[in-house]
Amino acid sequence: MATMESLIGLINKIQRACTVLGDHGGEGMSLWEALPSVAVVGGQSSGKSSVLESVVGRDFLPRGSGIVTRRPLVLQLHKLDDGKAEYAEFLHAPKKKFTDFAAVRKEISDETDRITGKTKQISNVPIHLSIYSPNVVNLTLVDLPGLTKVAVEGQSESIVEDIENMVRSYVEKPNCIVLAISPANQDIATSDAIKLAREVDPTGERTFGVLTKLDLMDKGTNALDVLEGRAYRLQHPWVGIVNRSQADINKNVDMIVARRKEREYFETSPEYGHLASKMGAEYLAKLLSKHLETVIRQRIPSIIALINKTIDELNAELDRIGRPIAADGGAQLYMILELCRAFDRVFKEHLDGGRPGGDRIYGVFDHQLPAALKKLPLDRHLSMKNVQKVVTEADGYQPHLIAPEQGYRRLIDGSISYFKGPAEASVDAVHFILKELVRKSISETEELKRFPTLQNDIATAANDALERFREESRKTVLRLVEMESSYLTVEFFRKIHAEPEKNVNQSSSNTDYHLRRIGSNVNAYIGMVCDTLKNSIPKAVVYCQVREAKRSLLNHFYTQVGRREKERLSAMLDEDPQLMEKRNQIAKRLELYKSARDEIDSVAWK
Ligand SMILES: Nc1nc2c(ncn2[C@@H]2O[C@H](COP(=O)(O)OP(=O)(O)OP(=O)(O)O)[C@@H](O)[C@H]2O)c(=O)[nH]1
Repeated sequence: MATMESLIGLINKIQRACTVLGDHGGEGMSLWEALPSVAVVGGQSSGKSSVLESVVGRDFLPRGSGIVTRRPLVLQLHKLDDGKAEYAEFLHAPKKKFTDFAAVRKEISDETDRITGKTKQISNVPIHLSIYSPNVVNLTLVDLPGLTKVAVEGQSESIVEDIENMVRSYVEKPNCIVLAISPANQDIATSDAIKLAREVDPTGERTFGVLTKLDLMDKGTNALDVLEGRAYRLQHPWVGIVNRSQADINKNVDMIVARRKEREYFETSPEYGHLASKMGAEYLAKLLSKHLETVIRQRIPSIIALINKTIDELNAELDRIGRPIAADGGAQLYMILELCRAFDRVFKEHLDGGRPGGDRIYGVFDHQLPAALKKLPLDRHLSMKNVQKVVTEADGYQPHLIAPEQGYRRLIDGSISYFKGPAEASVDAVHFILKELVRKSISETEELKRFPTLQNDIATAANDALERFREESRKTVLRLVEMESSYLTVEFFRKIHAEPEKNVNQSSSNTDYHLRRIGSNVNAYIGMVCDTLKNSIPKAVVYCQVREAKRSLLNHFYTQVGRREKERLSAMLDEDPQLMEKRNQIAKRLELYKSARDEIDSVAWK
């Protein structure tokens, strides 16, 4: 079983962690809200500070007329073993131990001014104070500015509402235990504390009614109606308190003495004697601790759940922005290669389908190439006039006798050379598609997002490789074209020779007929070559560029990287400084939450 001290001590730790993380219990479900705390609420001069000091057993709160508490004071009480010296510590000055409580009071007031200035303004940023003492029980208390009914000189009209809203923002949280302070010398029906408590906690299950100034009631009257729960019913018993009077304070009456006097007051009181064991500041402190223990016990599962949820969220966030980079050269090399492979996977998905873009390569073969082939100026090249010119020039001084062998060859060579253009254009078109897919793949590779330098390196390496593939592909397709002119398909001409002539207008003159026939034969042969190239150019392009891109886009890069010095590897994994800062922040939070969880676990299972 966990002891009450360790439980509340643990909660104190977590609450302090929350403030370190900038979690003041603002918007949304924060860890702060999951933890119980005690807020002291009451009208101005109701005796709020006095009750708080009584519970703590020390004088340390700033005093003065008008609005003194202008920022929430989160007060954590830590019980020390008897005989140990007590001291106080502020979260904003963690290394400074205060043993003089007058200095604590001054620090609270200076720290208030630090945020609000020496005005009468209020701020909802809490001051965090821890008090370590043998004379306290473990407890976290929040002292809030006193509720007021009118703005005084130097305050804005909205101050009444501002204070009420701030106080409400604390007490409306379901985990806040409300210490509602009302003075006994005022009608309970007019109590600001009870009014607000009733509003935020209608069933009264988390409100503790505290009645101060019992000693100041008119002679002949008593507060039994309130203390015995008849005037205003709460689920917890009312606690009556007798604090030090202003005269006591002026005479510097010691706290311990004040407690003793309070005890004597109840023990000897004719009206309250029967309630003596359930009255006074000390009893109030014990009552609160006991209640907190119950509440915390109930809360442990949901606190652990909330911490786990936050840890999951922080882990997911870290995964999203990427884990820290290892300092070791081997690990860095491994990481670079992993990142390259991630890019390579995306790139292949683009080519093989799954991601768009690869289909555009087929578009080049299916559409662009045939269209370009169709547009070749073969008609002009094989016009009667040009056929005559080429054939005559090829014949030289001796006209051909049977068939113009040289003329045919030159006409065919000339025609075939036109195919170089579309062949090279296909190579270039596929090259640009591949380049675009590299660019796209880099930007789509989630893992690479945080490494702008490596993105650049991969882009350069991939584009260099694509450039080499293009050159290889260009050579290959030109070779295909040249192969067509280097050896002609002889069967084609033998067949033509055997076939009866058709398609040629035989009515024209003999010479015209002869030239047209040459033209149409060459045209038919080129048509056959065209069909062959239409099929073989795509094969060459895919073989040299697409297949290579899939197989070895980054191979060259891998060899280069493998030889690199550690310094250069680190440089390749350069990140955006803002991102690195963000990661550090998340990692820090994660550590805090994890240690909070470990501590809760260790206490919960003790
Ligand atoms: N006789 C007597 N005086 C009390 C008691 N409680 C408070 N006082 C006096 O009432 C005055 C106001 O008490 P505080 O404790 O400062 O009240 P507060 O609610 O903190 O007031 P603000 O800080 O101004 O909001 C002081 O002079 C106290 O000495 C009490 O139980 N009996």
